Amino acid sequence: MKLPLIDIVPRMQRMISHPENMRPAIAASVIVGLVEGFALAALLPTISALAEDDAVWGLGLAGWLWVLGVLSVASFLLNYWANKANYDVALDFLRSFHRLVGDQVAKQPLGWFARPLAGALSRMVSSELMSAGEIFAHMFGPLVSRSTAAIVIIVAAWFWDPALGLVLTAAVPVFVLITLASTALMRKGRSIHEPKEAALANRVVEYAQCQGAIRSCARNDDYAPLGHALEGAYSAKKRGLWLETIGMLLSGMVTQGVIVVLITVTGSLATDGVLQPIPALAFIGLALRFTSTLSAITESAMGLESRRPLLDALDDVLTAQALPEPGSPGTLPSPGSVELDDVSFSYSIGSAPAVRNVSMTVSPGSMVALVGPSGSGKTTIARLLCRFYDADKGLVRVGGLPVTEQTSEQLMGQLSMVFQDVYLFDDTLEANVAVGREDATEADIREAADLAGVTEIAERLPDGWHTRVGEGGRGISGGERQRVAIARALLKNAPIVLLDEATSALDVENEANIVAAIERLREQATVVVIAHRLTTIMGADKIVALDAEGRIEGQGTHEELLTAGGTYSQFWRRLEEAQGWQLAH
Ligand SMILES: Nc1ncnc2c1ncn2[C@@H]1O[C@H](COP(=O)(O)OP(=O)(O)OP(=O)(O)O)[C@@H](O)[C@H]1O
Repeated sequence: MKLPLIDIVPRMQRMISHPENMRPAIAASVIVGLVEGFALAALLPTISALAEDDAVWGLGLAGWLWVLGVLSVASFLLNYWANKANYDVALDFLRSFHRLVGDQVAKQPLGWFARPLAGALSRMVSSELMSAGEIFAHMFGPLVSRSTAAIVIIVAAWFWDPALGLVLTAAVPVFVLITLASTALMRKGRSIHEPKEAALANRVVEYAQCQGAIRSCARNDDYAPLGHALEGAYSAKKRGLWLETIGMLLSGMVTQGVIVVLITVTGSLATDGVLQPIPALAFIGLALRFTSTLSAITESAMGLESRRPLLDALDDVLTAQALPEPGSPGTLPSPGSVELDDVSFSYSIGSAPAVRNVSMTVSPGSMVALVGPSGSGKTTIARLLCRFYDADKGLVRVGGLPVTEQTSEQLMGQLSMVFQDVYLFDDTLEANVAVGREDATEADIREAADLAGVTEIAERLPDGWHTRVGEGGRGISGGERQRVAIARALLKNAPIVLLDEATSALDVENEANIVAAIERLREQATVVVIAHRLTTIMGADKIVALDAEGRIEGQGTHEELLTAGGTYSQFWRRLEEAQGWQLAH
């Protein structure tokens, strides 16, 4: 069973840029608790001094009233200080969390972003951030000060009368147990309804995103997956809420029970003559405040518990392990070359390998075409070269040096990537090309854009080069986005280009531009192309043919592979049929 306070502090410290600021905030909360505890405990001697009209511990009634007054003023001032210290920590959290997440994002391998963890990032840094901020601002400090006040009251009660001290002490384990039981019930309730709610949210998004497909199948009135998800979430919420309500009722009932027991015990001590009636009354007042303090502690603990999943999710992001890399760049023995040496990789433990025992070499300045059926691992090979993921077995070398022995900067400096899912920034067309190289002149940008066919796009758009392309590049077509990516690659002039020819995005105009761009890229770089077009495949210096299992079936020139027969010749025939070519042999 997790205790709310025990593991929460190190997590909170990880989420702020000045963890040392938590120390004064905790100290201030402890001091507030001490003063409030003393103020409550001082009621006992004050009421005794009033009842007996005599000095208690050397102070008369007036003296104790002064003590109470000073403690009240001190409590007010200290509360202000503690609140300010806790707010400072909360503001630090709000200010620095984005930066800490940004640092993590920059360090993560690109494959990390496909994980569900990363999908939750946008919610974390927006709507859920304020909710997490409340832990720092309103929940943690009061929990510390109330716990301290409770300890002071118990110690004071022991000091005043061991019998009373024992009575108050006995109430503590009851509250601890009830807090643990209530938080466990709450966690159980949450574990029932939260996964169903997350599934429902995904279904709603899917329903919105797939409207085209759903309408084309005339299924918009009855989309069963959404209906099932709604029903599942409703019944799970009902069951979960029951458990959470039982937890809350239990805590309320126990508070009332403890109050009754404390009053009964104090009353019988008074009637047995162990306690004088007036101190007994004062003690009942103190006991009432004590129980309300304990129940406030329970509430704070449950409040923290209700935010635990959020805290866990934030912590998961901040503690995500980056792929290890050396501190400084290594020496590249063979710039421009690419090599996979007996590489196997699967996306998750237990899943079928996406590539198996792949060995291939691409010499500097040459062009290699990766071909194979859908799912044969072509994209995976490109991802391994960029170190989106590390291979499970074997070595991936870029520039002659294993990618694991290079800094991210060194590796990325050697590669240009033109993948199918091209992302453009919500900026102008020109800026999106210019991002390829920081120090590019306007002439360089125009030259790359001309070659990749981006100039034609600019001529068509209302604001020309200054037209904004929208978030992700939504304002232009898929083929046009790919042309922009090619222009970036041309501009970057990296020694190695990884290019995924997107058949779906190609029309005649795009195709002509891509052919021209590939020709230019070949002049300036080593090209590894995931090839779908006949001309690219035939024009490659070497073809690496993969089978459906992710193994290399054969490599060589087009003629060599055709002569060898096997699935490459079948693949080639299908491609010819699909693209309407007839080749004379
Ligand atoms: N992010 C991923 N997580 C889990 N499995 C994946 C992921 N990406 C690809 N796979 C799986 O790995 C295998 C190889 O996929 P890959 O995308 O490399 O093939 P491909 O040859 O590029 O296919 P296509 O020509 O259709 O793009 C497939 O079985 C695929 O389902």
